[in-house]
Amino acid sequence: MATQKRKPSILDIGSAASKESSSHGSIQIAEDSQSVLLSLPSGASAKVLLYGATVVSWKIKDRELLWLSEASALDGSKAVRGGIPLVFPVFGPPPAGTPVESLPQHGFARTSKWNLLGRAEDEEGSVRVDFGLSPDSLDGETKAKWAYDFGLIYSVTLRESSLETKIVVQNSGSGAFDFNVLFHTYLRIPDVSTIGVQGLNSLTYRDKTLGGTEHQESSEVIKITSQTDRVYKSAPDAITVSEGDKPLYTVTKTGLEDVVLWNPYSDGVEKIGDWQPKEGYKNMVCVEAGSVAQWQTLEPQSTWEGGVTHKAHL
Ligand SMILES: O=P(O)(O)OC[C@H]1O[C@H](O)[C@H](O)[C@@H](O)[C@@H]1O
Repeated sequence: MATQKRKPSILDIGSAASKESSSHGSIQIAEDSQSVLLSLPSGASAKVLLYGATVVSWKIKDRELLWLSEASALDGSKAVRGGIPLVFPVFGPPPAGTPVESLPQHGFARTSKWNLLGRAEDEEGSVRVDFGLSPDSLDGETKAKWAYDFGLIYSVTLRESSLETKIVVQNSGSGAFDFNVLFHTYLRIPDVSTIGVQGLNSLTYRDKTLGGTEHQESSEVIKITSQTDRVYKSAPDAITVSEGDKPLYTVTKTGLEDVVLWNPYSDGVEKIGDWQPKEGYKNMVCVEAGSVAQWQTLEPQSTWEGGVTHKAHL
C-alpha cells in the first residue's frame, strides 16, 4: 500500500543533532531534562528552560543582566516572572471575537514545554541552541483553542557581549492565521530612577495604564517615575537604555514592528503574586520588541521570522 509522504517541516531541522552535552574548546553546552546552559570562554553564559523556552539568565562575567523574580515558578505551572518569556500567538489579554479569544494571557508559547532541536557553535565563538514547538507538544485543550497547523523554531545565540533571540513561525496548514509575537525581556538595571530609554521619541503609543488611549511620545529620554505600560507602534529598530550618558543596553529588533515599555512600579507589583522582592521593580525595565499593535498574517505554507539582539555595554 502506498504511504503518503509527510511534507518536511522546519521542525525537522537539527532534529538529528546529538542530545549529549558537548564542549568544544571552552564553549560549553550543558543540558538536563529541564534546561540548557550555554557558556563561552569570555565568561558569558545563558540559561534557557525548556518550559516556555524561557531565557532565565544571561550573564557576562558573573554579572546577571536579566531580572528574575525570586518567587517565579520555573516548572511550567505558570509563566516565568522574569527573564525573556516568549509571547505567542497573542499579546494579552486576548481580544473577544477573534480566534485567540479563549487562549491564556500572552498565549501558550511561554507555558508550553518546547523540544530541544539542536545546537551549533560558530567560528566567531558564539553558541546557539534551537527549540521547537508544534501542535504535537500542546495539551488537547490548548490545541482545540487554537487549531492551526503551526511550527515555531526559537533560536538563542550567545555572544561575548550580546544575546540574540530569533523566532521562525511556519504555517503548515491550508488556511491563513493571524498572530502576535513578542520577546518580553526583563532587563536588569541598577536603579529605575536613574535610567532613561531612548529611541521612542515622537512615536504614537497606546497607554495601557490610561485605558488603552493613544498618545504621542515627546521625550527624547523617557524616564520611568510611575507605573508604565505602553505599546509604541512602528518603532525604530534600535532602543537604548542608558544611565546618564552611559549606555547600558541596546535592544535591536529585526522584522518586528513595535516596542512595549513596561514597569509595574510600586503599586503594580502589589497585584502580582509571583513578584519578589516587591522592591525588585527598581531593578528592572521591560523593553519588549514584537509585532503586537496589529495582527501578523501568515499565509498557508509560508514562514515568517523576527528577532532581537540584546547588547550589554559593560
Ligand atoms: O503578568 P503578565 O501576564 O506576565 O504580563 C506582564 C505585562 O506584559 C506586558 O508588558 C503588558 O503590556 C502588560 O500589560 C502586562 O502586565
